[in-house]
Amino acid sequence: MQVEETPLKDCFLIKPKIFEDHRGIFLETYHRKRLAELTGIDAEFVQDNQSVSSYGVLRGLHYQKGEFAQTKIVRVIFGKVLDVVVDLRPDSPTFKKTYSVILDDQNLHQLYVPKGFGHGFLTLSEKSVFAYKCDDYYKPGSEGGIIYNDPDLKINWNFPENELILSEKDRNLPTLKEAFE
Ligand SMILES: Cc1cn([C@H]2C[C@H](O)[C@@H](COP(=O)(O)OP(=O)(O)O[C@H]3O[C@@H](C)C(=O)[C@@H](O)[C@H]3O)O2)c(=O)[nH]c1=O
Repeated sequence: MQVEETPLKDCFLIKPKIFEDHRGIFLETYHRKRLAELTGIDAEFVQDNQSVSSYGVLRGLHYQKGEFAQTKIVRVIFGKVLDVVVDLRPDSPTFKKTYSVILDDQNLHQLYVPKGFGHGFLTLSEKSVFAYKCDDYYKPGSEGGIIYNDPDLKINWNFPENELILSEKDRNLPTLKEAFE
């Protein structure tokens, strides 16, 4: 496993070691001790989630508020997504900065998303199977979000606007300014 820093503080790109032979591939998708050694951060994950999306589905940008904030390790089991995070920690040197990365079933990269980040992804393949670990439980009512096309964040989704598929909830998320001022 290799861990690379991203431009955002405390957010890491994880590149698992892939073993390939005539049967296919093998990889360890999570190794608590090694990850803690390489990142200096040791989260205790308590919930695993999986979602399936079709082409053009954009989920996000989501976070849980305050004491229910979640560290996540996100990855793609099948297909390809553009994964996007934004640092929403006002005291962070990278506050309001975003980072985008392709996660797919070929590179098998994972993103370590710290507490206090907003997270979203857009499915670029016909279908994606997305999986993630969380270090706190889902808490309905504590969900927060920022609209995907926030005028200050200016995330380049690089995708035709009229082909995006969003939930009603995500279409009505506030802007960064509305959420934080
Ligand atoms: C996230 C979540 C949802 N649910 C339920 C609530 C709802 O009825 C249904 C679908 O929920 P949502 O529309 O919020 O699902 P979704 O839009 O996929 O939400 C996820 O988006 C990505 C980007 C994240 O980063 C995640 O943390 C999570 O917020 O599943 C749970 O029971 N447990 C959970 O942990």
